[in-house]
Amino acid sequence: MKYPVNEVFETIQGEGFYTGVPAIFVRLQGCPVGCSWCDTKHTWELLDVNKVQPEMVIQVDGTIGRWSELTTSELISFLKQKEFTASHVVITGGEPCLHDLTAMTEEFNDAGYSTQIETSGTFEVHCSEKTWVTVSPKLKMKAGLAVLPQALKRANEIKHPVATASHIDDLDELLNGVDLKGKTICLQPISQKTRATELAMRVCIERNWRLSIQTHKYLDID
Ligand SMILES: C[S@@+](CC[C@H](N)C(=O)[O-])C[C@H]1O[C@@H](n2cnc3c(N)ncnc32)[C@H](O)[C@@H]1O
Ligand SMILES: Nc1nc2[nH]cc(C(=O)O)c2c(=O)[nH]1
Ligand code: SF4
Ligand SMILES: [Mg+2]
Repeated sequence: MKYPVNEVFETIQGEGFYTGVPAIFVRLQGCPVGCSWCDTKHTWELLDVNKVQPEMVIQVDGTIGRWSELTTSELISFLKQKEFTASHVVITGGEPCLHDLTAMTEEFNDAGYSTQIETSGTFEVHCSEKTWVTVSPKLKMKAGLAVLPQALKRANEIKHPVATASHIDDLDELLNGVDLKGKTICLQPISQKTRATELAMRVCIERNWRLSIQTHKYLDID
């Protein structure tokens, strides 16, 4: 199976439960959700004019919505060719769960990599059992709301973006009735805003949740 890949790069996981862990990011192109504050808007559209050769996406893109079709075995050979040493692969986007990621994650696992998916929970999550699933719930899409319970059930981690108190209310409503046993809940301030960070810190302390700051942005790394 081929996946539309926007960029592949090695860095430090900057967010959530695995913050600080060396990781290879596979960013898939395409997302229909449309969050106004999204920091990867260049991944939204899958345009034919932006299709490039595979070699061009094995590095950081960062601005343009270019993409190439790659199979997982092609990806794995690129990682080896580049001599990447991280053994944790994070599949993000765009919205990676537009695709069935079972074959991809199993192939990475079989090759010795641990896997993690970053998803908005608006499309069903299909991946290997071993995969760590981070759901950052998005309530924007009507169709997505029907899917969110499945995604939250599969989630190992719920990483909620927050800017205002209303986002905490949204999360409370969303988590009502969800079995949270074994799941980590993180609040992630939107766009390093001081008020958002203060709010997230306060609520994390009150609730015994975790703070997820986008550490790569403070470090100015990818
Ligand atoms: C770019 S998204 C890609 C994966 C998937 N579409 C999702 O939303 O989870 C990766 C993570 O970045 C978060 N994110 C995006 N823009 C952000 C921003 N401006 N500030 C804080 N977090 C942001 C998302 O909520 C998500 O947790
Ligand atoms: N360093 C780093 N950590 C990240 N964690 C989640 C990211 C994402 O864009 O999904 C991301 C990213 O883009 N860079
Ligand atoms: S779902 Fe993720 S990639 Fe899509 S717009 Fe929202 S934050 Fe961006
Ligand atoms: Mg990012």
